[in-house]
Amino acid sequence: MIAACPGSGKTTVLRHRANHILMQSPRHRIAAVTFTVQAARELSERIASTVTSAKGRVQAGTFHSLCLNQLRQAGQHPQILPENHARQLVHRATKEIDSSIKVAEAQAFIDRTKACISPSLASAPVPYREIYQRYEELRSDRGSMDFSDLVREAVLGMREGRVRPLSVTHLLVDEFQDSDEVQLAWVLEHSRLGVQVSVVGDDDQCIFAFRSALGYQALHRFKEATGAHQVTLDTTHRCAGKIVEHSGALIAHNSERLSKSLTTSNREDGSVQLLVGKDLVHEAAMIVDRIRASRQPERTVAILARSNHLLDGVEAALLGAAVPYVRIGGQSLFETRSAALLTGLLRAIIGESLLGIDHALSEAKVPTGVVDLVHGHVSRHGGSALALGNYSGPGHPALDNLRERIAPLTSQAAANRSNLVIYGIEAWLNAHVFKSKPCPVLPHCVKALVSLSGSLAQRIRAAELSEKKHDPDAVRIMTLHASKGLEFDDVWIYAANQGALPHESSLIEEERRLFYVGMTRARSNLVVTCTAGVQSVFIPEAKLATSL
Ligand SMILES: Nc1ncnc2c1ncn2[C@@H]1O[C@H](COP(=O)(O)OP(=O)(O)OP(=O)(O)O)[C@@H](O)[C@H]1O
Repeated sequence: MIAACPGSGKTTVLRHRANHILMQSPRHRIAAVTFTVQAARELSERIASTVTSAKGRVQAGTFHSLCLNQLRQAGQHPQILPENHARQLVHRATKEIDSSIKVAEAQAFIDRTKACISPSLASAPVPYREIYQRYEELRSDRGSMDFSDLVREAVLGMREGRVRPLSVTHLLVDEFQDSDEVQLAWVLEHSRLGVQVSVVGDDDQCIFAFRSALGYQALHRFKEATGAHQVTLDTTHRCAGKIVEHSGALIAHNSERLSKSLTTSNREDGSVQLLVGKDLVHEAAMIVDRIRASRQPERTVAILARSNHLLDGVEAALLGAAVPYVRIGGQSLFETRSAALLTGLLRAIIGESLLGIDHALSEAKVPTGVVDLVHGHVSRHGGSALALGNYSGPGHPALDNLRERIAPLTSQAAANRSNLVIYGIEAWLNAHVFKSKPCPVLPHCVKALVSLSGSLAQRIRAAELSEKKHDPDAVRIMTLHASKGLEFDDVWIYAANQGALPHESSLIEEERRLFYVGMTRARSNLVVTCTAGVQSVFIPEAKLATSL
């Protein structure tokens, strides 16, 4: 069992171990388990490139793909329920049993239940139990298995002698801390049946407890059950001294973890700073100003936050300051529905396209027949948004209000008073589309467009082309979850504010690990920002206040 720290080169170690095993004997055959198809492909390619005799002796895959092979070899040919189809069945079961329950909550309950070898429903609230049972009924009516069933079926089959283990001498498991009960049982069955098992993991980087990942318990229980020899990789090849010191101080507050004392091979001291802003907008502006002032080519920079919603504010600030960026793993501001409504109406006002009017009226629940009449009227009268002003067909409050606004907005646009036009459209969208449910993204889109310079047409184009996906020097922005496995020279952690980080609906130890994962993405410099008065409890724990 290899217990490792961030940046200790876990995957490299796994690859070397695989090479070593293959070189030891031509009889040796390996299966390597990873959590994504991409990671499996990379690992098997790397092994094949270094050991010429590896061909045909290595299979790499996810738990699900390897279990499916096992079941097929045992003569079972399960029909797999694709994930999106499984989600539809959960949706249907929830609506049939109790439509007041959120589908996401029902899905989480089903996932948690299915992460156990013998799911027990005895203590579950009645509607959840019934939703689970209805989902199982719908699934088995279709003669299909979902992904969790595959692994459980392979485990039960091995226990009962119906299914043989993978036909390998060695099993290697990467990211072992992310295993759930069923996956742990599958690994232990292989060990019981004589396969040599090596697992690699970092309990401090387990950030998927909400998906039933066992974290420390996976490593601990594996060691207890197999008597595995533990090797600790306690040298990071990534983080500079100060980052090791402060992240170590933070994670020491978790009680359930393997003890490791970290050292670094990075000779830099590095730097760790805390910046306190007046509010979230000020925090984002501080980050962007400092990044802009200190940009150096070929230095990688990332801004991390607890949620995608927080990143919207960061993106608006980067966009407004014309700092190139790429948003990883989430929807960019100007790819959202709110942005499409805003820019669609702006385009109609500056005469680029009238489609935005149809879209906005439909979203404001104007009947389709009326939208068609408006479209016909505007097209017949010169194809200009101004023609909306003298439309006299059947009305609707949202349409009437847009008609009244259209002439003043068009003349403001003609006089280059772009910000007034943007605010005017925002007001109409808030009053007639978003109404009682304010849209959290719209203010960020408005802020970004207002901070850009140039004509309305230029600003819209700049915003829509804002992401510089192919620019290696662009600032990477992403959630803390999405940053796992990555590394950057400079890392900024935005909005380390109580309530957001730790998130109020999550477990404190899991949130601490998440903050730890974020801190340890940095090679040289780490800056944490927070808002005065609502600082995260993790700031004093990581001794950040005293590091200024
Ligand atoms: N033996 C080594 N000597 C020097 N540098 C190394 C060594 N092994 C890995 N590295 C470098 O250290 C950095 C961290 O490696 P890697 O990302 O593989 O670590 P990791 O254990 O997977 O980290 P994490 O768990 O944080 O994702 C990389 O830049 C890698 O090139």
